[in-house]
Amino acid sequence: MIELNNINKSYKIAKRQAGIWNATKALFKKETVLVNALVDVSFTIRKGEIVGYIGPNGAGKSSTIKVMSGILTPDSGECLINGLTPWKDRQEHVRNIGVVFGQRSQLWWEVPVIDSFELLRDIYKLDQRAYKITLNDLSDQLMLGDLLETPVRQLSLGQRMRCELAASLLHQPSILFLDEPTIGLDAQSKLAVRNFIKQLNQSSQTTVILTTHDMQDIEALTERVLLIGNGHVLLDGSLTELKHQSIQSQTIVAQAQSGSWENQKGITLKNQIGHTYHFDYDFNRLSATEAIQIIAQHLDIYSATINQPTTDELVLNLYKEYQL
Ligand SMILES: Nc1ncnc2c1ncn2[C@@H]1O[C@H](COP(=O)(O)OP(=O)(O)OP(=O)(O)O)[C@@H](O)[C@H]1O
Repeated sequence: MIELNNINKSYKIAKRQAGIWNATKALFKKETVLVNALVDVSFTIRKGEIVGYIGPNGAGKSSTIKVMSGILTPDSGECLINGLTPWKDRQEHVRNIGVVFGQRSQLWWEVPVIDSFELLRDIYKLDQRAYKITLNDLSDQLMLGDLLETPVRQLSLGQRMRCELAASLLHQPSILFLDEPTIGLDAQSKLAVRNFIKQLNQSSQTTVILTTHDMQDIEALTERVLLIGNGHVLLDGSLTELKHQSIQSQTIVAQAQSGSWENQKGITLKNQIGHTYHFDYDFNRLSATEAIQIIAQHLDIYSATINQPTTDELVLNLYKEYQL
């Protein structure tokens, strides 16, 4: 169980202006500005959930992950993860969590992957037999094979990410924090990472908190999404709930031979070019089938398609709505 209550974190950063005179002035008098990275961030995540943590650049996602993993101490607020406060009970807490930062490696660059794994085994003081079993399982699932003997710097990004996932799970944590785990990966590697995360969650009930800008990750993996912007948690719900929040209508494109149309309750004709009609319908009032049935009562339609907004479009709408 993860519980955050009114977590606040601000960073003081030096304000620098261009020019030699300003640089000289800054030597004597430093001007600083306060960036409020997290403002009263509160949420609860139950065991076994996969939660997508989304928001635009600079929203506060990584800062939240750092607080939850114990790397960052907040200015105020409470965070309890499996009964422990991450930044106070660090040693005990790190046994319960695995962390993967897509943009940073936890593996030693110059040595074979297996050497980093053995170092982690020592750090976590893992029993040799249990370690071997977990390593074999992870190696099978992530198809590590020869990669284990390869120096990290020789791995492709996709190969390295599979090794990073294995490294974060050697001590069998009950919670996994993933910060942009698919960044820069090709389609096949993204799919492999997503499938692995899904299977892990299903087989071990591992709680997963996933930050990403890739909405396909969100669609593939998460039932619940938290939206953060300017340090505030703005929304907490399923993708469907986000959809209802971000758009009120959907488009139906119909081809019709003949007929006449007057706007009906919940359906508006946006435009007509020849035999092609674009309708907006209010999906809070009508289902797509009902809307098409009503259109068919007035027009002699021979085809109809529903234009579904992509998750990217939904999220962009939300960012616009919250002026992020
Ligand atoms: N070490 C730091 N020092 C100063 N400011 C920081 C530091 N880390 C983060 N910030 C600022 O805090 C805010 C939140 O940053 P954070 O990295 O948590 O956002 P994010 O949502 O993870 O962004 P991105 O999607 O770009 O990774 C930003 O304004 C950022 O500039």
